[in-house]
Amino acid sequence: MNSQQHISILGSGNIGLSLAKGLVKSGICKPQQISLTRRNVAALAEYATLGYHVSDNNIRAVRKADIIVLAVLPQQLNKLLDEIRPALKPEKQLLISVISGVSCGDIRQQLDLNVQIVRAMPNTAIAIGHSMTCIATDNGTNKNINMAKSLFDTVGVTIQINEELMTSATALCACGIAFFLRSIRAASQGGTEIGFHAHDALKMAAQTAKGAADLLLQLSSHPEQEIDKVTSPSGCTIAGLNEMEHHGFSSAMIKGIRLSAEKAGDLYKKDS
Ligand SMILES: NC(=O)C1=CN([C@@H]2O[C@H](COP(=O)(O)OP(=O)(O)OC[C@H]3O[C@@H](n4cnc5c(N)ncnc54)[C@H](O)[C@@H]3O)[C@@H](O)[C@H]2O)C=CC1
Ligand SMILES: O=C(O)[C@@H]1CCC=N1
Repeated sequence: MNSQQHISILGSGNIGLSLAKGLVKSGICKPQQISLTRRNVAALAEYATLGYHVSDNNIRAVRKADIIVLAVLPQQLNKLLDEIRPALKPEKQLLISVISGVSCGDIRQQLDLNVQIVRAMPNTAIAIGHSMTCIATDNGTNKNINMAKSLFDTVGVTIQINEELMTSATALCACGIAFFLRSIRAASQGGTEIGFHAHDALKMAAQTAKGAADLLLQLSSHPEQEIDKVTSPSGCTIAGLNEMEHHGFSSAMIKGIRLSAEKAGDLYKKDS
């Protein structure tokens, strides 16, 4: 982004606000270059004091934007698109949608405008700059894809995927945060049962999970390779692992991810 460009985030809730904070923290733009809209504008008061433009006026935010981020819930989207349609300048603006289950084609069809759209699927670790964000488009130019990528690179790791895989990315990465959190919570409950205070057990489980993830990311190794290093012959790790597998641990995760992906493809009701 250059210092003259403006980005408007329509629907500044969890994801929209985290993105705004990440962009400013990374130095890619100043708060004065960002407009935040929300129906309950009072909830954005703190952002106004930091220099962001805050309002409940989507039309005004769209008029001054080079980049528009759509960050409302799927069921809130059509109303928003109908509202902003007259203010859009398709040849000059890039639309980025973080909305689950809504394709670029769905958005263009509802708008009835040939606007450039890039989809981005971040997760809530965006709040601390550790999102896994998947980017896809069906008509965005390389310039616009790179622009979207550079925005989300400020709040984590970004990869470009085919648009058909966006619902799968939603399940694996966006919903995935909850799946891993639940695993850590379960481990901490096990830890409490075997003698640790709950707060210690949670910290120990979370740091252990972080170590496991970093082993894969930093060493580019495979989970089973790292598991083999832990499982001593006739030892306690393999006993615990096998017991978990007898109860369907891997299967439960795989089935949950499959169902989430199915549901993600079903979130948007075109007539809503
Ligand atoms: N929460 C998550 O982990 C992820 C969410 N997403 C997607 O991002 C989108 C936003 O999710 P969240 O931030 O979690 O939801 P949220 O509910 O926290 O934020 C949505 C915001 O949009 C506002 N809004 C609704 N209609 C509006 C309108 N017409 N004009 C202005 N503001 C309006 C709401 O007041 C709310 O503050 C959803 O479509 C979701 O599918 C994508 C990846 C991860
Ligand atoms: O649960 C949901 O529908 C949203 C989309 C991805 C994460 N949260």
